[in-house]
Amino acid sequence: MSFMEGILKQNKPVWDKCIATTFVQEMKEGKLPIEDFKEYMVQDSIYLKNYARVYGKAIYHAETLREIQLYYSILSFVTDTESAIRLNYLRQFGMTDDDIEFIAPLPENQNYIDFLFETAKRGNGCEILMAVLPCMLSYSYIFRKLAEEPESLKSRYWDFISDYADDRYADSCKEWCDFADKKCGSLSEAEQKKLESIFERAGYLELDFWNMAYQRKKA
Ligand SMILES: Cc1ncc(CN)c(N)n1
Repeated sequence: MSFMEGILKQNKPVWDKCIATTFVQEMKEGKLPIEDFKEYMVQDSIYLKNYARVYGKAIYHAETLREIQLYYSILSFVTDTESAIRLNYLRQFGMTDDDIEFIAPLPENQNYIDFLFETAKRGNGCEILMAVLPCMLSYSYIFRKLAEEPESLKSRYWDFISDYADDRYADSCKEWCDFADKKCGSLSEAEQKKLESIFERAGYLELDFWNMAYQRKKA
C-alpha cells in the first residue's frame, strides 16, 4: 500500500462522519434551508480565498517546475472550476466576492484558516501539502458517495453535489495523490507519522466546518 493509500484508508472514518452530519444529509435530501446553504457558501468563500493564499508558500517551497505546475492545477480548480458554481449561488443571494470581503469568518472557519496559515508558516513542502490536500480529496470522496444515492438526484442542490462528484475531479485527485506519494512516500517513519497527523487534523477541521453553519442556526 502506498503512503497516500494508507492515509486515505485511515481518514475514511472522519470523512464518513462528514457525510453523516445533518448539513450534508439535509443537502442530499434537498431539505437544507437555503438560508443555511447561504451561510455555508459565504463562509466557504472566505475559506477558499484564504486556502488559495497558502499555495503561495507551497510554491515557494517547490523543488521543480513540475511541482509548481501541480500546485497551480489545484489552485486553478479552486479559483476557476470550483468558483463557477459558488459564484452562481452567491449571485442568487444577491452577492459577489467583493461582498465577502466585509464578512468575518465564524470561529470554526477561523480555526481551519489559522491551522492552514500556521502550517504554511512553519511547515516544509510535505507538511503544507498534507494540510491542503484533505480539502480537495475529502470533497471528492463525500460527494461521490452522495451522488450514488438516488435521493441526491432530486435534491435542489444536485448541481452542487454533481460538480464535486465529477469523474474529472476524481482523476485530478488521483493525480494529486500520486504527486504526494512521490514527494513524501520515501520519508522516514517518524516524518510520515507527522504528515499523517497533519492530514488527520485537517480532516477534523473539515468536519467542524460541516457542523458549523447548521449548529449556529439551531443554537
Ligand atoms: C471547507 C472546504 N473544504 C473543502 C472544499 C473543497 N475544495 C471547500 N470548498 N470548502
